[in-house]
Amino acid sequence: MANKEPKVKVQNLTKRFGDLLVLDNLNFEVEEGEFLCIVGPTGCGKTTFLNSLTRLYEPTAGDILVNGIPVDPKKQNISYIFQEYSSFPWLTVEQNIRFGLEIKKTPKAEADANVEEMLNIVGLTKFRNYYPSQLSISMLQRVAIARAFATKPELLLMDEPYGQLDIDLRFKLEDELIKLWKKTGTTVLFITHNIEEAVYLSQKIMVLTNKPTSVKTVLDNPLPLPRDVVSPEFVELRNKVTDLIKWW
Ligand SMILES: Nc1ncnc2c1ncn2[C@@H]1O[C@H](COP(=O)(O)OP(=O)(O)OP(=O)(O)O)[C@@H](O)[C@H]1O
Repeated sequence: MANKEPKVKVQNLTKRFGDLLVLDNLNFEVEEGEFLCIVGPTGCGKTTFLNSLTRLYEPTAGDILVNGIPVDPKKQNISYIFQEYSSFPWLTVEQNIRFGLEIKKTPKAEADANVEEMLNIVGLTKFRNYYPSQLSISMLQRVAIARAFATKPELLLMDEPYGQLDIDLRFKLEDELIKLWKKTGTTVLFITHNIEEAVYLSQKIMVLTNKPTSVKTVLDNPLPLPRDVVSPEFVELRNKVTDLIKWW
């Protein structure tokens, strides 16, 4: 019997901007349900990679396959959360979470159930009728994550979503993200500069080289959840990733 297709397969992906070679023949696979963190030096092309995945950029060469076919966010159920997470200010919390379900024309009963489930998981049921201007940053982030998971995406792309948050809040939101990931089984690609965050969240960590960027290595992260950031095993893995980035 043939092996199951990987969820995401990146084949010989190359991206140039004029003479500037940014992505240099990237090759890797992500299994269904995996949580992959992508780390690398500043400016190495992490965002260029995500923009290629969303088809904002056409690759200069190579392919990105999702479920074995060239990625197409118009046809495949892919959600995104970026640092500048945005809610629609004219919609309530509930309407924001429902938005993607309406775009996808999800049947009402299913949409209602998904919205309730998400409101509950992120603890915003009581705030369902509030508008974004009435919410704290933490609540806004929760709306963004609830909206991203509400459509039950097959792939969730996150680009430094917690980059500008205080450490306390970051840990709280990371715990919620893990809860949602475990519950839904969504495949997550999470880009971060923060090595501690990558070790805290991931099942695998992909380390990119400096530009022109290729895959330096992919490390397994077998530490049991929830993780303790001061345990010797955690610190050891964090130091290992730091060294890999330091000596690119
Ligand atoms: N549209 C574009 N046109 C020209 N050059 C671009 C374009 N987008 C990105 N680049 C260049 O590609 C390189 C990688 O940029 P990118 O933003 O992907 O890196 P990054 O790893 O996400 O950066 P950071 O670490 O700052 O988040 C940079 O040198 C950037 O100037």
